[in-house]
Amino acid sequence: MKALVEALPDGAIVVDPGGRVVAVNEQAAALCGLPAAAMEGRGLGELAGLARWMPPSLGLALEGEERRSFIQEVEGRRVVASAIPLRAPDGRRLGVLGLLRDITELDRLQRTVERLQHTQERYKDELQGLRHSWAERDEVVAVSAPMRRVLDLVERVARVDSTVLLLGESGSGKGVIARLLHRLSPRAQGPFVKVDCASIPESLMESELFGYESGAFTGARRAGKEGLIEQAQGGTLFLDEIGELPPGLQAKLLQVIQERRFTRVGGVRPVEVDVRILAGTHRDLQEMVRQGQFRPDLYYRLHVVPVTIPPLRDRPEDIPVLARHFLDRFRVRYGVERHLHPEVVEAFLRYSWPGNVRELENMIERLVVTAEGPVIRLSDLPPALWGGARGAVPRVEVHGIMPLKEALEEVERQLLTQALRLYGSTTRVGEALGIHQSTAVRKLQKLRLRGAGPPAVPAQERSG
Ligand SMILES: Nc1ncnc2c1ncn2[C@@H]1O[C@H](COP(=O)(O)OP(=O)(O)OP(=O)(O)O)[C@@H](O)[C@H]1O
Repeated sequence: MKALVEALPDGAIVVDPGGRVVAVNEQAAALCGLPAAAMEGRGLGELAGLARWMPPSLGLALEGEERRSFIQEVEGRRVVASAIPLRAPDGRRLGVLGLLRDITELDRLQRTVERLQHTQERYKDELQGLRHSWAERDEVVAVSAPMRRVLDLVERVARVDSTVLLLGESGSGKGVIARLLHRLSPRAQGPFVKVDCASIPESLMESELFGYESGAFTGARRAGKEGLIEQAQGGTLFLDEIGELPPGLQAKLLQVIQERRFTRVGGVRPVEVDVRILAGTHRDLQEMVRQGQFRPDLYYRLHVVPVTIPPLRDRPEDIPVLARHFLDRFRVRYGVERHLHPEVVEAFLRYSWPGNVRELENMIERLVVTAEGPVIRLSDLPPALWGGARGAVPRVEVHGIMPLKEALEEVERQLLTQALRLYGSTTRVGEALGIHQSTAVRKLQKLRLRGAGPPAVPAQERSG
């Protein structure tokens, strides 16, 4: 019996029918807190007073017929204590075999596995979401000759590490082309970091871009923080709206481009970086250089390979293809059936798309969501596009940088004048501009008084 219990991997205790311990191995003795020799020959009742713990299943199994099992905490360990009544072939009671299995590690592993399985599920979901959004973002739709030329150039410059300046109106696809450049480059496995210089407040821009050392300023993290440039290490950094970079940072960026190194805010140690720099802007950087708003040396460094993305109105062949591309995307996303009526595509072709591809994308999403039936018709379009359907494509624009108040007045003047010319009635002007008809009348009359030249308001429509 002794040899048998010693050979078992788990703790084991054998008790005779009278409740006396016959044999116990080291593992079981350790759990009970007594030497094996001190336990053998003693009764369960006596041991209950001497031992740190005794498995309760032993006594129960001794009295009953069935195997009993409990899970118990013993000195911080989780133990499964089972007791199996032993019988001779003639039915005589031989006692009880107690088996003690320490499942602390097993339990911990099981919990770890469960946690990992949960994390894995979450990552799987996230990955699927990312793949989905990447697939959505990645495809560059371009059939027009000017865009095919852009793609040819992109393919050629992607392979080398030169700085590329992406020029184009807002929403024309500079971000999409920047991402394509990264994907086609040898750095594709590295990170792609986009920084929108226009959306970061000037006071935060330096620390966001270049990071900071510990204690660089009040509120700085103790450990310091790496900036966006460092986050692009080994990959591509796309600085969108580069024209908004303040002069002090223009000098610092020049150093990054020339020497591939910089210092964090509050630091002295130079940080070496291996990044490819792409920059984007909708502004005339050369004009900014002339006006002293942009450093000429940085301009020339950025201007190594300029890539101009034409506005959507200059490449109408792309409009129907892009429209269908976005329609497919939003149909799937919203789980609805939608088609574009040919007259809608015609209206799209006549419209000037001042917000470029982004405006078309937003328009399609809005139409997919708001259209009442499966076919999107002309009547589903906003009034600005009905005008397009009649042939006249009004453009509203201001030239250059001017005081905001003047620019707003100019935009208002153009909107009112052109809308009146297009629709011929102040009711429709009001609808198109989202204002009350009486407001449209008042504003138009005010413009006429100022000699700003809108056509006369039809007499029958004049109101207070
Ligand atoms: N050729 C294209 N194919 C598919 N989608 C495009 C294309 N061009 C632009 N888009 C989509 O249009 C939207 C605007 O594009 P993007 O952000 O690249 O423009 P941008 O010129 O960088 O604008 P901004 O300067 O205002 O940031 C994005 O959602 C983009 O996915």
